[in-house]
Amino acid sequence: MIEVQQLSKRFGRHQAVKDISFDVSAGNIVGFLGPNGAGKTTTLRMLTGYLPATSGSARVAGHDIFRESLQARQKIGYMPENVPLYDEMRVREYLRYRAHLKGLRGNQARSYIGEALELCGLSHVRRKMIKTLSKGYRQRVGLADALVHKPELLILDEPTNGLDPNQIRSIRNLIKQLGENHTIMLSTHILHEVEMTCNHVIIVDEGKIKATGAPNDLIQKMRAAGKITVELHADAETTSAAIARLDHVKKVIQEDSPDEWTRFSVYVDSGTDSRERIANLASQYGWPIRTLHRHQATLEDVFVELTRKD
Ligand SMILES: Nc1ncnc2c1ncn2[C@@H]1O[C@H](COP(=O)(O)OP(=O)(O)OP(=O)(O)O)[C@@H](O)[C@H]1O
Repeated sequence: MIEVQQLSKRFGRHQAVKDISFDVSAGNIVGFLGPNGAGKTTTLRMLTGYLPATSGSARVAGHDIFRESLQARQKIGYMPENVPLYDEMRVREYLRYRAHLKGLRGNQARSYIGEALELCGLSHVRRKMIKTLSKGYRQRVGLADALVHKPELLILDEPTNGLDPNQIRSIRNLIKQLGENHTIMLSTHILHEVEMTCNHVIIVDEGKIKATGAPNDLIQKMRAAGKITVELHADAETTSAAIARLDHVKKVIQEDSPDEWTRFSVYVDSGTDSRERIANLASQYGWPIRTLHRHQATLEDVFVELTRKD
């Protein structure tokens, strides 16, 4: 659905997007995740034809976004970061105006607008002035605008930005529902958003792609996946040396303990689990053990690992 090759964007001397390439296949909900200033908006604006690229190419639904811009844009529904709504218009009136700009007319326009209102849960506010709507509902109007012409691909820039937790939940549910019939690419700097909504993630930082994959696969690959916390009632030096000799153990670090128990963080090879060996060792030497906990890495660990500056 989206094929991006060596896309770059330079603003004067600042290169906001550096030679990025990625593919998005139809039917996916893809999270474009990165810290502020990573180049997310710039990339999405290039993909939607609003911003020319400095170099590289991008195709959407088989159309070159720069050379066949009109055809490509018909396949795309774009919700920018700050949806520019007309406050003095009523919801349905605004969608009628937007549908008209997108070339829809007559009965087709009426039925598409009705469907968009229904899909986005806006039917009961269709006669309300946009200025009277809550931020969550304004966001729904933005979504209805993006999808009114029935595009195959929805590109949503920070769709839950500025919403309260209830509104966030309801927009996320709506996005998931839309994902049943659309390919969706959304940008966010909120990890939880990706974990909740997306089946694929592209992590960007400083204009470059740092990792791509299913959120769970990225987590599996993490170094932090192999951390075990152990609490024993025994001499720290002896136990630490014995644990360090076990297979797959990379490092044993003694941590502060609130009482007389000894606490370690045990770093093991990624994809291995040394809990059973540690338990056997403790029972062999008769060390009392009260904690043996394996930490699951989160997408946050992946993100921090990939984007930290030290
Ligand atoms: N029109 C512009 N002129 C000059 N520099 C720009 C322009 N647009 C963006 N930039 C710069 O390009 C970089 C990437 O910006 P971009 O808005 O794409 O980041 P982002 O990942 O969307 O961040 P955010 O989450 O803050 O929206 C930033 O350093 C920004 O200051």
